[in-house]
Amino acid sequence: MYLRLRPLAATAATATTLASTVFASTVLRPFPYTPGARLQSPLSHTRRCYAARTPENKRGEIDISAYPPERIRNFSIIAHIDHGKSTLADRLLELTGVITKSGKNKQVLDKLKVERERGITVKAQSASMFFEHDGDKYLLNLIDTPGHVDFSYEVSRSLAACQGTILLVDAAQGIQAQTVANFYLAFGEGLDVIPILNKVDLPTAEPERAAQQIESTFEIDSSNILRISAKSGLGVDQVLPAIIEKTAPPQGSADKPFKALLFDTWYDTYVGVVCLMAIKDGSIKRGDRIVSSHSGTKYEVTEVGIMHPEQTPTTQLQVGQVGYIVCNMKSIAEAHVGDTFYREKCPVEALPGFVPAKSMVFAGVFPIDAGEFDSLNESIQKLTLNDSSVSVHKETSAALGQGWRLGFLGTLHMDVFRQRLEEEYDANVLITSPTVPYQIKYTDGVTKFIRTPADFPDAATMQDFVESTMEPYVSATLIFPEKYLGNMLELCTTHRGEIQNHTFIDETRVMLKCQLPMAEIVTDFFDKLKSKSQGFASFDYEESGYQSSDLVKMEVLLNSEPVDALAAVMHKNSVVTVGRDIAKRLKEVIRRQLFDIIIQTAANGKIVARETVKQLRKNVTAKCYGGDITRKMKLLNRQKEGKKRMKRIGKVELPQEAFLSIMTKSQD
Ligand SMILES: Nc1nc2c(ncn2[C@@H]2O[C@H](COP(=O)(O)OP(=O)(O)OP(=O)(O)O)[C@@H](O)[C@H]2O)c(=O)[nH]1
Repeated sequence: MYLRLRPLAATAATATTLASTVFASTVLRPFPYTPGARLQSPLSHTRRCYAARTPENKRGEIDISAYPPERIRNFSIIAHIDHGKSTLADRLLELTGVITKSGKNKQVLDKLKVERERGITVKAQSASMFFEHDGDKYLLNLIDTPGHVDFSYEVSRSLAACQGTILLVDAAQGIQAQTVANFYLAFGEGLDVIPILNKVDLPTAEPERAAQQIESTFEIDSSNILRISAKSGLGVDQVLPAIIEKTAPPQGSADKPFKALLFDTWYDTYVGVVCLMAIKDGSIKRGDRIVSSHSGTKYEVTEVGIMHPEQTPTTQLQVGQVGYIVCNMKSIAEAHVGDTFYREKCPVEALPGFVPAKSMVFAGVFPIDAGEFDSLNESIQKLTLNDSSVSVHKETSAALGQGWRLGFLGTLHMDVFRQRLEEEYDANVLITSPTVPYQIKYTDGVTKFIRTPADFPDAATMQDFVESTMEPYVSATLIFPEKYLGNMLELCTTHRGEIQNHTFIDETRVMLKCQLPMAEIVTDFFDKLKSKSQGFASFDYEESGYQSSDLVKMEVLLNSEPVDALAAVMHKNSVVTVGRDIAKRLKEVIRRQLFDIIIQTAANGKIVARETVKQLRKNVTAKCYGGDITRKMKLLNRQKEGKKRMKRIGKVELPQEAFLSIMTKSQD
């Protein structure tokens, strides 16, 4: 039965009792009737998806007040990259009528152009669905999260708005490194984890084996694991009932003052800043005034709604629900992810918020045309609002002028950010080679973080004032078939890794743990991992602090002038190979000009390697038919002078590849 009487505000006690009833027995009871309670307007129940298709008022706002916490499930899907999260999200949205089954809807929640082009999820997205189970209507909020390690910050933020999660595992590939990392992330957040095996339609699928791996690795009973094909839809109808039955409803009370966690924001060209919030207590509607705990700034709410899958206004948002709020937030710097919002004059205790994302990789970003500095500044600000894990500092380079030093979570994150800047904001930028944050301990006890190689002390300073240099390390997990064990051990050791242990997750698959310098991952570690395991190894890591290391600065000189933007920091043992490599690669990418370009790499005050890009010859005497030798000499001398002048004042044109080629090692 669809319609029932319900009080507008269920008491906390009622909510808790119902919640435990739902959880314990999955038999849902009708809401207790409170005399005087308002009757909810009937909703169409001809289809399972109904509410959003029937606007309740003239403004087109729908009424979702019929969904107290016990009728809500906030869940996410976590998995290793490409295990089918976005495809499953599509099927669930189709099943609940949020999108049509036209076949045109592919990875609906991958909204960004970069996501569609690369086939990866970069940004967590949410979508609300209405679903009927055992005669009761539910509001289900799905938060699709990225799978790649660089975006795990997005995952952990999204998990803070959920109570349950689907751990999706490709039945053909089995558990991979990010399955393990994401499971522990969800487990640490105290979420109810529902393992599901996907891609059972594949001829190579081995669901029994994958189930065994789940049981042995996570100690989860594998006897009831759902087996589905998100592609064909097989078994997908069992997923939402499982979510309702096996995950807890959100906590909170409708009677308490409004309290909400801001867990995502983005910039909308028409309405400005849009805040995605999880409502922890109370309710909010258009016209209410709210306050940011972080800044104390007051805002008037101009619209509230749910993502269905686009922004769909609702009459209100209440406890347990996840939705968006537009509140005249003009400045993009105002939205602070992790902030707690409360109703004006009803302050509440702020929620713990999030530990800020730590940048693992830094790179300089400069406008190709210096005149575009201001517009690029604005674009970077807007994009960082949408991706708060990017840290921004202004930077000035002698070679490249005014720009920024941006901090990213990894190199894929950096590349995606650049692509979004170019595609969504039409920016024309040059990005310098990525570097990790180093630490320098000086003899006077001061410790300094080095985000740009240009700031790394030179050889003389190192000798006189530096006590030690340190670099960031990560705890890495690799999972691969046993036959690649030799290759993987070699890969880790050649990248200065310290092997910790290796265990078998089943008869043929190995999980290897090791400590690796972060700087080694920034290079072509992933490419080598893929080629040395023929694509069968997966990799994940988390930072594990700093370790002392013998570091030196490698300078690049073009015609004897050091180019600060090409400098790099590296381990002293790599100096010769990397120095030669950089010089060689720069020679390949620098165009020939009307003068010789001498490329030198130097470390500790010594030249390590030298290459020459030969000049383009211009025959200035070609037009001198016959004529006397003095005229020819005059022209040749003038050309020589010109060349000298160009050597002195002319700028060597460096292409983008020159900057990105610095950290890519070509040996081994
Ligand atoms: N055969 C088969 N292919 C599937 C199934 N589910 C997903 N795929 C395919 O697997 C690939 C990856 O699917 P996605 O849904 O993009 O995977 P994802 O986990 O969202 O990927 P990221 O967001 O990048 O982590 C796509 O080519 C899908 O068509 C399935 O059940 N069977």
